[in-house]
Amino acid sequence: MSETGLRATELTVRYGRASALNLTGTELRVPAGRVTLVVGPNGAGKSSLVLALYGSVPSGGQVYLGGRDVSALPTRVRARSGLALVPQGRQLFARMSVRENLMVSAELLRLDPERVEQALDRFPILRTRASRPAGVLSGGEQQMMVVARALMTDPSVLLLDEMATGLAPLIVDDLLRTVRELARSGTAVLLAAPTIGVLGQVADGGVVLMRGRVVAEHDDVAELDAAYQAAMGAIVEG
Ligand SMILES: Nc1ncnc2c1ncn2[C@@H]1O[C@H](COP(=O)(O)OP(=O)(O)OP(=O)(O)O)[C@@H](O)[C@H]1O
Repeated sequence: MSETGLRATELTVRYGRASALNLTGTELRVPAGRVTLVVGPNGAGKSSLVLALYGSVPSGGQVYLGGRDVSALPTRVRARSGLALVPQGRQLFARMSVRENLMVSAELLRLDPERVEQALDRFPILRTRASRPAGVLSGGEQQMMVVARALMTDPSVLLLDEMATGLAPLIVDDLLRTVRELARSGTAVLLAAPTIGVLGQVADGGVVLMRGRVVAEHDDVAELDAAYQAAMGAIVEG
């Protein structure tokens, strides 16, 4: 059977002389049809990991998308091959309208303009905000916009960095529903977050990342949660 989802081996990220991620000897799997969590405290290397998978920071190691080695390919090509990222901090054009923000991505990725209209329909509230500058939207509405933007390519693998942090519970519910539906329809989803919390409702398992290394891996969220708490406790106890 051909390989689906995302797989990364020996992934490393350095900023100057400092190591932010060192997955030497580790294989990370983000299988199709599942929601995989990467949990770890601030500075553990979650964003560096996600950016390395997407190709937007220089990294060592290999990234396989649907079995194909994309390690040497730039972000734009990875995006066109089925990989999508919702970055921490959202990265939107605050003065452009919601529709224009979506159009910029559609043009960069040479997508059918119809994708913009479909993205606006993904979350009912987005269409009502289509002509407003993205910068005046609430944090939750902005997050919906960047999720809808990421989904314009119909990705086979979706990476979400701190998707729910600081958002109102109702918006988080909408986003979690979307994540669940995507996984049900076969998408491989990776959620990076500092706490499991409500993400436990949709996650199938994942890894604990501490100081740039995977220290635990579980196919069960309760076990993952226990392992994370134990790892954090070990830090506190020094
Ligand atoms: N652009 C950068 N230049 C230098 N160091 C960086 C850069 N980005 C991250 N780092 C450092 O790399 C390490 C990992 O950071 P990273 O942002 O990947 O962790 P994180 O788990 O996502 O944390 P957070 O939840 O705070 O975003 C940290 O020590 C951080 O200070």
